[in-house]
Amino acid sequence: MKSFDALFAELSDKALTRPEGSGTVRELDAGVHAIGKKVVEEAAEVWMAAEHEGGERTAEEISQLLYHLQVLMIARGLTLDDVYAHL
Ligand SMILES: N=c1c2ncn([C@@H]3O[C@H](COP(=O)(O)OP(=O)(O)OP(=O)(O)O)[C@@H](O)[C@H]3O)c2ncn1[C@@H]1O[C@H](COP(=O)(O)O)[C@@H](O)[C@H]1O
Repeated sequence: MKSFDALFAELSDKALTRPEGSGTVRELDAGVHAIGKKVVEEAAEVWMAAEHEGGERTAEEISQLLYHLQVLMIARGLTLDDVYAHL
């Protein structure tokens, strides 16, 4: 199990070190437009799971949405503090 902050640190490191086989690196290379489409797709899957599936499935979809949001933040050069400042 990992926290939101720990995942962000891991993904930020992957963006810098660009390890072979990283899906995050692949997604960053695809660019903001492609990442944005994943965010929208995952958000829809969260909605559908929440409305029609169980809690476990919904939690899984939410984790994927959080992941793609973090990739989008890194692609735009945003930090966690940039976002937390608005909470
Ligand atoms: N938490 C995640 C995570 N959540 C979602 N995803 C990606 O999002 C996809 C899920 O999207 P879909 O439901 O659309 O599944 P899919 O249709 O099979 O995916 P696509 O064909 O659209 O790529 C997965 O296949 C992963 O590519 C994630 N990819 C990575 N992580 C974590 O990110 C870290 C770094 O990962 P790498 O960069 O791959 O090393 C690791 O700790 C991983 O656990």
